[in-house]
Amino acid sequence: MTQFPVLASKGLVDAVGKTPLIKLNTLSKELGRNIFGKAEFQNPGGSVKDRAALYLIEQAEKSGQIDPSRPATIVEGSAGNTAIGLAHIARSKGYKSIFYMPNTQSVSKINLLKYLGAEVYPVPVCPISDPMNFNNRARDHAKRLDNAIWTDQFDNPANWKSHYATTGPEILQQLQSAGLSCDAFTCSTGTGGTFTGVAKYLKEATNGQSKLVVADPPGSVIYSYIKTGEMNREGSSFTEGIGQGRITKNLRESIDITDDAVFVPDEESIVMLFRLLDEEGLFIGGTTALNVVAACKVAKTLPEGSNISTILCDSGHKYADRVFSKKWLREKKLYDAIPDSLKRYAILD
Ligand SMILES: Cc1ncc(COP(=O)(O)O)c(C=O)c1O
Ligand SMILES: N[C@@H](COC(=O)CCC(=O)O)C(=O)O
Repeated sequence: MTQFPVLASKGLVDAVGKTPLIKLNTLSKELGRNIFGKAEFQNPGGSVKDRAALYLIEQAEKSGQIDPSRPATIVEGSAGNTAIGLAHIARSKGYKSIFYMPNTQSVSKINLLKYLGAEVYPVPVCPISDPMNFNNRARDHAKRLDNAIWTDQFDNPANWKSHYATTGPEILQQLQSAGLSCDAFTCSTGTGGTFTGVAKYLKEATNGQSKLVVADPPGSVIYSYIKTGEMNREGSSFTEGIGQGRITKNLRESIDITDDAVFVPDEESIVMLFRLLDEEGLFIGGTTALNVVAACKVAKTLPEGSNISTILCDSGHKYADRVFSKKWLREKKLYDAIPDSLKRYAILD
């Protein structure tokens, strides 16, 4: 009989990670290459960012930046999921949490943070060079408090190290335990922590046999930077939590080992979002859909039978009001990209 361990020694933090690797059967059959997704939506906070959140907080404790024996506060700038991960872990450790977010993000992320007891400040979008940028405001807020830490997810190496220590090894072990090689890994980046940590681990553990490909949405400079060394960008994307206007310190760590980049237009991501629901029963968010499109593009560059892994970052719950709405899809000029057979999923007006 399968053994289900009791994860109670450290409480909620013990449940971060150790997620299944799911084979995406229909796509794998269609491509003649195996596409695998790491089911990060199964983390306690519901996303891949729980892993980084745990390391960011534990690094602050270990380095003495916060004193766990007194009331402490975690402060961060986030598109939402890092904040949600931090808020869960902060509560489990008895800490307060405060977050600054771009006000373009889905309302359900803001509400969830409030349910978790966090203080949330949605602020207008502006560049990182502006002191009013969400991340700069978080940094400045932490400075004004006693026993508080700005966890600095974009440039703090504890972020990529969480994925180097956990996500990367888990993917490789899961494939190897099924007798499979890890021929390629791809995912999109916000801070770059997930891509860098997994890529660095796979590069070392497979002696460079895994192809490492960064995926990018419209409105982000990463694709252009990898392809040309220039930071150009155009347009914007419906995906939330990815896309970048600069090379963060977390992404910088993997630039030299990155083999290639793929660009994924929103039209392809939205179709994949509904295909994964229809074909695999997976109810996932926009960045997961984008990652799977990228994995399919990488698969086509590899021999038949190759194994390509990516990240299923989070579920669709936080974005459902938007992506299942015909009005919203039309406003974003995405409705017509959806094949008629999948339009039935867009059930909201
Ligand atoms: C849904 C989603 N996908 C992808 C990412 C990108 O992860 P990373 O910051 O590790 O690059 C994030 C960031 O939180 C996210 O919220
Ligand atoms: N994924 C992280 C960071 O989010 C981003 O990098 C989004 C792009 C940006 O707004 O800078 C999170 O969810 O906090």
